[in-house]
Amino acid sequence: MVCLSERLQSQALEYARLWGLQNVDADWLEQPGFHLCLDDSGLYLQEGAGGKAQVQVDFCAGATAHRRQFGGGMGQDIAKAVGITGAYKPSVIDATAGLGRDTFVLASLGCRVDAHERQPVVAALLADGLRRAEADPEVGEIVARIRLHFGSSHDLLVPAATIAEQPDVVYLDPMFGDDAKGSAQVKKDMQAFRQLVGADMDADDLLQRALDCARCRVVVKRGRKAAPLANRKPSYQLLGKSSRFDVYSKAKVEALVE
Ligand SMILES: C[S@@+](CC[C@H](N)C(=O)[O-])C[C@H]1O[C@@H](n2cnc3c(N)ncnc32)[C@H](O)[C@@H]1O
Repeated sequence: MVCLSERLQSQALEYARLWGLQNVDADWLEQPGFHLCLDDSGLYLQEGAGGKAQVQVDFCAGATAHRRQFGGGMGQDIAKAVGITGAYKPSVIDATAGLGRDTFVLASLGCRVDAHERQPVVAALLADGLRRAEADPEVGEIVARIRLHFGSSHDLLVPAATIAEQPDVVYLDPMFGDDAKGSAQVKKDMQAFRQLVGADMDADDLLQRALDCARCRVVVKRGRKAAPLANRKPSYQLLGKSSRFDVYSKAKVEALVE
């Protein structure tokens, strides 16, 4: 990580400690490839020296803010797949959080979300985006519903001791090398993200873990034409333009009766 502001040195040290990253001098930017940079705009991934910030988590502006305002609210397929209604906001574990876009959509629709991310650079970018959003008057309340956990869902997804502690829904959106989730139009930032993360080759194993943990259902986001995760037939599917949601139902999604 390259810290580009004298003022942010202690924050850079803290990030390095939290995410196991190495702080390097700005000369390092001359090297080809992607660099994680910290400046007054926050933490971002940039390609080469003087390149543009290509990957940054920003919940307050850009596409995320646009989707929050004009994305269709509870009419969105993700909301239907997870089972959100006006009266009921299921608790969710997003076991493959990535840059947190789906996590944020679910939180903006009222769900409490525990987000798991195992890739340290991705987790650092997400944590930094959440930290900046906390102070925002419009989205601070939304990100307060999100808790980020750094680690693998292969370890973090464990069946809860009591029903009350179970998440209602486990949500999975693993990365696939040959995934058709809009691959023709994958934008530059997503190409950088893909290079960083690679394919999640162990994703099939997550499905049974998720089913063991969720109280009501597991939702898997897939490329529209991709095979189901672990080749396991879902209870039903919601088809979108480039992606689809496979829903594995366990019980009717409804509030726990005390
Ligand atoms: C396709 S991205 C998720 C994108 C995310 N849904 C979004 O809206 O930004 C998949 C992410 O899941 C993470 N991941 C995959 N398997 C994981 C696991 N077992 N535990 C934690 N994170 C995992 C990857 O590191 C990657 O960042």
